[in-house]
Amino acid sequence: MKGPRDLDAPWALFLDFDGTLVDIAERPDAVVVEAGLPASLSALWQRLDGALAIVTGRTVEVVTGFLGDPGFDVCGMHGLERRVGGRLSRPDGLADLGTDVAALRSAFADRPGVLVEDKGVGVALHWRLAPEAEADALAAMAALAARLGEGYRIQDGKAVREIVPAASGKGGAIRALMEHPPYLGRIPVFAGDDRTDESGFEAVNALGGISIKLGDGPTAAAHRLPSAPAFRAWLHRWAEGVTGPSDLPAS
Ligand SMILES: O=P(O)(O)OC[C@H]1O[C@H](O[C@H]2O[C@H](CO)[C@@H](O)[C@H](O)[C@H]2O)[C@H](O)[C@@H](O)[C@@H]1O
Repeated sequence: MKGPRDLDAPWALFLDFDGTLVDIAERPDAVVVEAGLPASLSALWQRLDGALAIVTGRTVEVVTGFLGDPGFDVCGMHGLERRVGGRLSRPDGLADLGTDVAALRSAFADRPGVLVEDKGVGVALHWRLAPEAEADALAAMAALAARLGEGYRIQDGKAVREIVPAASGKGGAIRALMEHPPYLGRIPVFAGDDRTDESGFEAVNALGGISIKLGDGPTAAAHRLPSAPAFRAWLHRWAEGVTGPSDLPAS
């Protein structure tokens, strides 16, 4: 009988993007997709009979642009928008935050290291290139979240604070995908590096799956690998059929 520890168990694979499939870069537009990654993802997509999805804080459009528009599923905006089976869906009635994006750009115009990432119905404020601006960035985003009200939530990450619709969440996206083929009946595996991935780890743990934290820090994940490159090396070996989730070290 097959179980979670079998190499050939019927896995479903969920993957974070930043800090997992690509290394963290100084700017969101500067990440590099390493040679061989799209081919390995395609091989795994086929090996898993289509049960592979990227679950990311980026928009679906941005991630598919980086990866060369792969056929596999992508959940963007921390699970808010979902391209499943080639069809994109997102909740109706969400306001575009363009006015707030413009106000943030104006407020930080004299601090060029602070980057405002326009995500349409959400916004991210980055201070990786201006660490001295962290307190002001946190305060500006807290004020904006308070003004926008209960339809939104704050998502903190690595040198970034985001405001996203409250309906977002990686755990919810993974649970929703797991209710339908080709994911239904499979054992979920989710790898990520960041605070936004914790709800995904919790969802996968509750579903009897395998959660993988990359790097340091407290986590709900049951397994850990030291870095994004270490994870991708393992992913390439899984694509070649020489390892799998049964070989992962405990957290
Ligand atoms: O869920 P993820 O795929 O991990 O996306 C989370 C956020 O990642 C991006 O920001 C982070 O990566 C940037 C590029 O390496 C880095 O410059 C930044 O400091 C990090 O916070 C992305 O820009 C956000 O939109 C994602 O939500």
